[in-house]
Parts: sequence; C-alpha cells; structure tokens
Amino acid sequence: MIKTVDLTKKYGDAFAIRAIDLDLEAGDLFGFIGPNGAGKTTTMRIIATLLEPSWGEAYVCGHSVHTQPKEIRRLVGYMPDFFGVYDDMTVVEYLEFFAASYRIGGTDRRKRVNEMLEVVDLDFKRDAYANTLSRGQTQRLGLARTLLHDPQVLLLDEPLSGLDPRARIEMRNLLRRLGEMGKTVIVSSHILPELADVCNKVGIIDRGELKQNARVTEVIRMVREHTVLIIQPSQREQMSRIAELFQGHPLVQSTQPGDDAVRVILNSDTDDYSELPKLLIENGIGLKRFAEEELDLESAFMALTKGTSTRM
Ligand SMILES: Nc1ncnc2c1ncn2[C@@H]1O[C@H](COP(=O)(O)OP(=O)(O)OP(=O)(O)O)[C@@H](O)[C@H]1O
Repeated sequence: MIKTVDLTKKYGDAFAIRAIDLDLEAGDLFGFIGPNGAGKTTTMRIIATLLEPSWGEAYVCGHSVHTQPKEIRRLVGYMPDFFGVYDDMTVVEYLEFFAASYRIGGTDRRKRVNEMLEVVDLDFKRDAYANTLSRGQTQRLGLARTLLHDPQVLLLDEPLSGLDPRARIEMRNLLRRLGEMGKTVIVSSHILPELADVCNKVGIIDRGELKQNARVTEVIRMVREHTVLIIQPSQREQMSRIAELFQGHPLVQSTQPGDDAVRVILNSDTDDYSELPKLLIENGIGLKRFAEEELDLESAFMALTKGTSTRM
C-alpha cells in the first residue's frame, strides 16, 4: 500500500529526512512518532505528493510519487496538522464545498456528506457554523473532509494534538474504525503512548532518521533488556513456591513478589521460556495469569530517542 525506499529530503546541507524505508499494508495503522522537527510532516507531505523528495522513492498502491502523482492523489487523504475552516460556512456546507471540489455531484454529494458526518459523529453539528466548533469537533470535521473521496490511504498529521482527554478518546476510536474499514493509516504524534494501543505498527523518527520501525510489540521487546513475566497463581499462598522454584533457575535472573502476582525477570538472553509454565504446572501450581509485562511506551520512546536503553 505504502512503500518508501531511501526517501530523503534535504534543505541546503540539512537533512529533513534521511533514507526512510517504510512498508505498510492494507489495514495497517502506523504510528509515526517523533519529537518536533523530526521529519514526520516532511515524510507525509512527500507521500501525499505535496513535496518532492531530494532522492529516493515513495509508492502508494504501486504508483510512484515521481511519475504518477495524479493517481496517488486519488488514493490518498491528507489531513495537515493545522487547517482553516471558513467562517461563513456551516458544517454541511463546508463538506459539500469540498465534495464538489472532488467532483462528487448531485444526490451522491449529500449522501456522501451525510455518511461522513455519521462516521465522525458530527451529525448533531451539521448546521452549526464551522468556526464555532471545538478543537476536537474541528479535527473530526477535518477528518470527514479527508475521507470524502473514500481514499484508501490516510495521512493524518498530529490529529490528537490539542485535544482534551475526551476528544482524544473519541479520535482514537475513530482511528481504530478507519483501520477496521481496511484503510492504511499513517498517524503522527510526538507522544508514543497515545497511539500505542491504537496502532499495530510504529516508527520512531528522530532528527530525520527512522530509529525503529516494527510492530508495536516488537518495538517494546527491542528496547527492553529483559523480558519480565507476571505470574499470578490461582492461590495466593503459592507465590512463595514460585519464587522458590525459580531461585537459581538458568533462565531467570530474579523474582519480585507483588500483591497477588510475582514479577519474574528473565535473563537478557532468554528468548524461549516455555519450560517455565510447565515447571509450575508440574509442581501443582495453578495459573490464573502468565503473561509478559507490558513496557510503558513513554519509556520506550525516551530510550529510543535518547540512544539509551531502558533499564529494569
Ligand atoms: N521549507 C523548509 N526549509 C527548511 N527547513 C525545513 C523546511 N521544512 C521543514 N524543514 C526542516 O526539516 C525538519 C523536519 O521538519 P518536519 O516539519 O517534517 O518535522 P515534524 O516531525 O513534522 O515536526 P512537528 O512535530 O514540529 O510538526 C525540521 O528540522 C525543519 O526545520
């Protein structure tokens, strides 16, 4: 769906982005994370054919930004981080205006606008003037506008920025819905945790370079030196028995008892720990929970963009 190869943009001697390689499939929700000035907007604008790369390639559904920009524009919806709404237009008029610019005509136009108002849950504001909407509602209107021509690929630049917690939740739900609709979405943010549970893949960009580009779960694994297991026995008294069994075990570095579960820190070179649940079950310990501890993504992000790894 979206592929970039060695994608690079230079301004004078400075690299805005450098050798960015992305490969995204239909239904991927890609969180494009990086601090201010990292190169997120530049990358998205190149994919949207609004900016030419210095060198390298970007393809959308196999079309090259260099040779087939028209085809790409039909397939892509780009929502910039800031966009103006016209003071003297209602929400419906605003969307109809853009639908007309996409040459959606006649009864289709009204139908399409109504559908988009439903998708972004803004039907109740259809007759309000666009400039009276809250920040969250304005972002949703922007998304409706971006969706009008039913693009396969969405490039959303910081759609969560400036939203209050409630509006943020609504926008995140909306992003999930887009993924379920089979769209390929690139959504940028400078805060990783706010996208982590929405996106299936994540790329971390810093000073124009992609530091990580993988499934969310893999990124977590990469920045973590040790896998940590959370083991909750069916009977609380069995917690000390777990610690006993793992004491000196070759895969385990240490154990830490918690309220109702034991945190088991594995040695850094432990990949396969399938023998551990077996050992517990053989020793008569019932398991209520046996799972890898989730690393909070804020720490992962800080670790990756500072070039230091997260320590236990
Ligand atoms: N027209 C331009 N001329 C010179 N430098 C530019 C230009 N546009 C962008 N840059 C530089 O390229 C780098 C990447 O900018 P970009 O806008 O892509 O970052 P970003 O990750 O989107 O940041 P933000 O979160 O602040 O929007 C920055 O250092 C920026 O100053």
